Amino acid sequence: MSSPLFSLEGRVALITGATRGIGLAIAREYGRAGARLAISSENADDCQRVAAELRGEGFDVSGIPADLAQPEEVRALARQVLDRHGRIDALVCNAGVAPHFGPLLSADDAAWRLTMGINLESAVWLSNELLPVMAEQGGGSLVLMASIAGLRGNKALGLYGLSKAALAQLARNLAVEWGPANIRVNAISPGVIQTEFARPLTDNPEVMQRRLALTPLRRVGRPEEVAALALLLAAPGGAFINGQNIIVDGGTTIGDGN
Ligand SMILES: NC(=O)c1ccc[n+]([C@@H]2O[C@H](COP(=O)([O-])OP(=O)(O)OC[C@H]3O[C@@H](n4cnc5c(N)ncnc54)[C@H](O)[C@@H]3O)[C@@H](O)[C@H]2O)c1
Repeated sequence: MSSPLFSLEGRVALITGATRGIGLAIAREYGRAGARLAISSENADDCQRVAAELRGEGFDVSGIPADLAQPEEVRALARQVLDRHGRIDALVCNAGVAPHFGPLLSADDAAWRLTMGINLESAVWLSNELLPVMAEQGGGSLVLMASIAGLRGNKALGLYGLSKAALAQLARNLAVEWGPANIRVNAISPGVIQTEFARPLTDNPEVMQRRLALTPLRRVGRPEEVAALALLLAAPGGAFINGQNIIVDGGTTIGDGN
């Protein structure tokens, strides 16, 4: 018998960027825990295909496409989730992009707009629409997908890291503002996790050798190892965890002390 501490029975969850990688793993874990799912991505075909796949696995799922770079599409996404499912208990702002590699000040306007729009602002826009609904229902959970790239200076991923550091601060701030309404807000900061997104790193043996030398577990993570924490944060077992930015990186950021 599964523990009630990890049950999402009767709850509705919206997970962005859920057609692959970490988001898809979160959708599966939430579904296994009994949640009704709304999954989203910018690609309508992917949304329908993955929603059908998840229905085939026995989950109650709607696939709702939305480009998170477009504020109107983000607001329409929130409305459609409420229209289709009638409530919202867990929001996971997981979708993220890193369109610019290189020194922070070399990023052009388009890269700034995409990075900040998709990674940071869309979480604010969705929160604007959905946190008041959670408050009316008596509470809920917001999980923001940050990154260890937001914890330290980074020569290749400065702009991305900036957006992720801001997400961790967004978690702290919204936690203070919405805690009294019984809404908990937390961020997760993964290290390297084996997905499409991480392929520029995982496909580069030189980079990986350096990275694994810094990681006590000497391996990259799996999407379900992030999803397990996302489940705890939305479930009754996480009911007293609030305003945190929790690292899931096999120990990469603790250093080796030498
Ligand atoms: N994989 C890693 O090593 C790693 C490490 C730290 C943080 N993260 C973060 O975890 C999250 C998920 O990463 P992943 O590795 O699963 O990535 P991924 O590239 O495999 O999946 C990203 C998802 O976001 C969606 N997406 C992309 N652009 C979008 C847009 N404009 N509108 C809506 N959806 C959009 C994609 O369709 C996809 O479903 C991201 O926020 C990423 O920054 C990943």
